[in-house]
Formats: sequence, structure tokens, C-alpha cells
Amino acid sequence: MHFTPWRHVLFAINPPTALSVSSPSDSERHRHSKTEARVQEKQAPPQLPIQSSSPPNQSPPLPPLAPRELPAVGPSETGAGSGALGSAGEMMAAAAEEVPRAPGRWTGIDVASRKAEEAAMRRYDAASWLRRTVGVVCARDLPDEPSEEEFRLGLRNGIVLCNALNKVQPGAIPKVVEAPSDAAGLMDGSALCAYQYFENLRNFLVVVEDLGLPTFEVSDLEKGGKGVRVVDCVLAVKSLSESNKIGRQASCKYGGILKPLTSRKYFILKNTDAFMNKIIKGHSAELIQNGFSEEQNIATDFSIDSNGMTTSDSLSILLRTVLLDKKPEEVPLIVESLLSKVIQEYVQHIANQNVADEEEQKLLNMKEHLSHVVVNDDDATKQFQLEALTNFDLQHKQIQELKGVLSFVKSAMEQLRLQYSEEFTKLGKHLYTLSNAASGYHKVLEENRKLYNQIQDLKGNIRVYCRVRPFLPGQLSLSSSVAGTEERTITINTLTKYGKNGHKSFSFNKVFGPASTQEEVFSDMQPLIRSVLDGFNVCIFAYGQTGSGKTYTMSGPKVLTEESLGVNYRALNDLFNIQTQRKGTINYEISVQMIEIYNEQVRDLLQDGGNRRYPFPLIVCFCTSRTYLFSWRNIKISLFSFLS
Ligand SMILES: Nc1ncnc2c1ncn2[C@@H]1O[C@H](COP(=O)(O)OP(=O)(O)OP(=O)(O)O)[C@@H](O)[C@H]1O
Repeated sequence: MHFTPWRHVLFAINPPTALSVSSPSDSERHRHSKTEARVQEKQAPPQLPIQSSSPPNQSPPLPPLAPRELPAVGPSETGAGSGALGSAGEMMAAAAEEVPRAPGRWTGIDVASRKAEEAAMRRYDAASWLRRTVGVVCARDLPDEPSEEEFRLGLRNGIVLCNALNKVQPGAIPKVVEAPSDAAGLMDGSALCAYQYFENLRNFLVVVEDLGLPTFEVSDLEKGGKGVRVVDCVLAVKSLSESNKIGRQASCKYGGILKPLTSRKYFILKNTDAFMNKIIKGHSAELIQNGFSEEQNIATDFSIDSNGMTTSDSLSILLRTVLLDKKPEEVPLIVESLLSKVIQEYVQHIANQNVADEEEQKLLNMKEHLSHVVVNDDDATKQFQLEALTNFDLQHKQIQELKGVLSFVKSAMEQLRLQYSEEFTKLGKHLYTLSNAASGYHKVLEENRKLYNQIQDLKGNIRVYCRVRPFLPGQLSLSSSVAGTEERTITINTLTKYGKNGHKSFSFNKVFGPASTQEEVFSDMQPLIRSVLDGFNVCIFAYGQTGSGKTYTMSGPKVLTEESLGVNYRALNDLFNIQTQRKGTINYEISVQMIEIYNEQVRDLLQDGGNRRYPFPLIVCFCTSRTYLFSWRNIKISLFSFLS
């Protein structure tokens, strides 16, 4: 709870002697103020708190008061800036501010002079108290009557402040960073580095703030800082010290009511009476500080606390006490100021009360919710347990089912594995059999081939067949020279030397009569043709006179039918069919060349229209490893040679 506007009272209660000094020098003003303060200090009770003041540039000019206008307060309160004014005095000052100023009685120079003098007096008072508190050794850098610069340098390292505060509140600052012993000759505490200064000052300011005293910034101890705030703080600590000496928690005029170090929630008020008691107590303390008797103040407190008087009664007593010795013209202003303060405190209290009501409502809601939870806790627990058991049984049942399914799947998989193993074993056996069969097949095939070719060799590598063509249409069959044919023999009618009919017989591998077909002729040659696919060279040619049927036998008639196809067509068809049958095992490359030998000239019948003549003799052609089909006059040759 702050009473900042009441600080203006300092100027109103200054002694008129200070007002008579017009623009004195600083030293003169200091000396004058100091002398005045010394006199006042001797007369003032040491326990009186000190009233701080606003910075000179913020303080409005106040009209001077005659000595008879001053309240009956101690000399220290009336000193420039060092007075410990109470609420009554402040109220009076506030009232005095509103008093119409007499023209010509107050000038700007007087105001500035009085402010400077007041500041100096307050600084002297603070320095003097610090020196007395910590001792002249510790405060060697702080003169008894320091200038602003000396005051700043003396307190810059925070040692004096911390030690002084520890004197007032023992143990408030457990650790004070002291200056090194060899730093005595150093100026303005510069032996310590900046952060050590800061640590002392920070600890000091933290404790001061916890005490509810006015604080300052660390920068206020630097050049350009607001030294008046430091003075206010020191005087507030002094006020606390003096209050402690009289065994009473002082009401601080420098920023609020002193708070205990262990709690920062001092301003939380719970009801109107407590709120009013607080105000009244605060004002009562101020009354004491402004000259009212302590007994009177105690009586006031006692009447409020013990007799349970109402708020209006308390206010009445307070007003009567405050206005007891006031002039009639001062009463309205004092009452107005007091009411303004009461309204301000009441508004603050209502705000706090609203916040408290909201918090309380939240707590009630939370309690109701918790009670609802507690009341239904048993049912909810039972329901939860029942659901948990049900879920457990269901899950257990599902797990058992899954185990059964898993067992079934395992057995099925095992059966499948056994079946697969058996099938694999069977397949292996079959493959082994097939492999053996294939191997045997190749062996048998090879053996058959050998046997086959052996048979062909036994039949003869050179075979001679004889075919007799039938009579052509229009030819007389009585003139045939063939007397008869057997399988391997043909008998020819011949004329003897003496004109008698004779017979000659000729033996061949086989004799085909006039009724033989093309198929019968080829069937006896077919085994030789297949020998070509086993790598044997085969040559088939026909020999005979003109018109004997060579072309018919080798190629067929002009109009070909399936039955009339000759040896060449049938041989090639047979070769291509065998190639197709053995396609998966043997690849055959087949080429065909057709030549004609006529009048001892070899002609290629498949190139250049059959006009290309070969310069090499016929025997060379037989040595080539290719398939040949020769047509020679009266010799029709089929030569088949395959390389596989
Ligand atoms: N086995 C047969 N059956 C029926 N007709 C045949 C038979 N052999 C030959 N001929 C016929 O006899 C005629 C003469 O046959 P082909 O032309 O084959 O004789 P060639 O020996 O080739 O004669 P050339 O040497 O003059 O070429 C043809 O008209 C042919 O149709």
C-alpha cells in the first residue's frame, strides 16, 4: 500500500529558516542544513522513521509555512528531507498544497534552493547513519557530509549498504563481498571488479525489496544516476532500524508497509475490517510519527482490535485524532485527502476480493468435482473391475482359440512338410530313373545306330538295283527282251551266235519288275538315306539307256502325285522329317546342290540357269561333303552327304 502523493508534505513542514536562504552556495547550504539537522537530531526521538521525498524535479512547488503552522513533530521530521512524517503530516501537507498561495511569497529560486538543501540534508543524514551503523573503518570511503559524488562512490561497492542492512536485519545478506585488504589505497572501491559490486548491490536490493522498502537501480550509483533514490532507500532502512529498536513493525512511507522476509503476500486482505484496521494502523503509526502520543495511538489500536468497534466508529476515532489540533480551514482538505485514500484502498480491496472470489469459486468447483468422483468411486471401481474381468475372460478365451488355431496350423504345416518331403523324394527317384533312362536311351540309340549302319554295311555299301519299266502305251509287249525276273535276278532274251534263242541272267541286289511302284523302290533305299543323318555319305544314281525310266524313278512323272513321287522327293522329305523329330537333341544343317553331267560336262543346275560349267572332273564332286543331285546323260545321280 503506497502513499506516494503524501511525500509532498516534506516541503510543507520545512522550517521557515530554510526559506530565508536565497540561492546559497552548495557548501553554505550544506553547512546550514547540517547545522540545522544536528540541532534537530538532538531534539528528535531517534526512533522516528524518515520520510522520503520525490525527486526535486518532480516535486511541485509548495508554499512556505510559518513556524506556527508546523505540526508538533520532532525536529528530525522538520529537517530538509530527513523528517519522519506520518500520515497526518502528509495529509496536512496535501492540504497545504491546496492552500491558495500568497502572491509574492514563493519564487522558483527559493524552491530550487530548498530542494537542494533538503536533498543535501537527507544525504548527510543517510551517510551519518551508515557511518554510525557500520563503523568509520568500514565506511572510510563515505564522508560524514558527502557530496553527491562522494556519496555515490562511497556506496558504489555495496559493502557499506550490505553491512548496514545486516546490522538492521541480521543475516539478511549471508555473504558480503568485502574489499581486499590491500585495496585501501584504491579510490572509490574500484579494487573490486564490476560483477562483485553488482553482487553486493543485487543482494542488498533483493533484501530491500523483500522488506517492502523503496529500492533503486544499480545504475543510480553510477554517474548520471538518481542518487536521491539511493538516499531514500538508505533512509528507509534507517527508518526500519529505528522501528525495530522500538519493537514495532514500522509502517514505511517510502513505498509501502514493511513485509516479512518470508512472505510476499502481505497485502492480501480477507475482509473489510482487516482492511480498515490496516489503514487505521498505518495512519496511527503516522500519527505517532507526526507527534501524536504513542499511548493515543495504542489506545486507538486497542479500541479497534479489542472492543470490536465498527468500521465507522474506527474512522470516527481516526478522524477526531487526526483533526484534533488542526485549523478549521485545514479540515476539509485533510478529510478530502483521507477519503480519497480510503476510496483508493477500497477499490484495490474490491479488486483483490473479486480475484479471491474467483479463486474460491474455482476451488469449490474442484471440490465438488472431487467429491463427485469420491462418492462414485466405489461404483466406478466395481464397474471398472467388472469390465476388466470381462475383458480378461474374453481375451483369455480368444487367446485359447488362437492357440488352438496355431496348433492346427502347426500340425497342418507339419503334414504338408512331410508330404512335400515325400513328393520330393519321389520326384528325385523319378528324375534319377529318367536320367538313367535318358542315359540308357542315348546308349541304346548309339548302339542302334551302330547296328543299323552295320546292317547297311552288310547289305553292301554299293548296291545295284535293276528296274524294268512297263511298256508305254502303244508299244507291243511281245517284243520284250526280258524273259523273266526274280527278286535278285533278271533273265534277258538274247540271240546266240548261230541264230538260236538264248537267255542271259543277271544278278542284282534287287530287281524291280514293270509292276513295281515308286514306294517299293524307295523303301529299299530309305535306310541308306537315314544313314546320312549319322554322318555317312550316300550317293544314289540311275543308269540306263534313253527312255528306260531313269527320270521317272529319280523324280517322277511330269504330273506328280503323292504315289508317283520319285526317290529324290521322298529322300528329301524323309530327311526333313527326321531332322524335325530330332530337333531337340541334334541340329542338322542341310544344303542341296544339283548338277548335271552331260557329254563329259558338269553343269550346276541351281545357278545361272544351269549354264554354269564346272572346270573340275566328276571325281572331285564325289569327294565333297555336301549333298548332290546329279543328272548326267543316261546317269541320274543323287548324292546326299550330311555333316552333323
Ligand atoms: N516305271 C514306269 N512306269 C510307267 N511309265 C514309265 C516308267 N518308267 C518310265 N516310264 C515312262 O517312260 C518314258 C521314258 O521315261 P524316262 O523319260 O524317265 O526315260 P529316260 O531314261 O529318263 O530317258 P532319257 O534318257 O532320254 O532322259 C516316260 O514317258 C515315262 O513316263
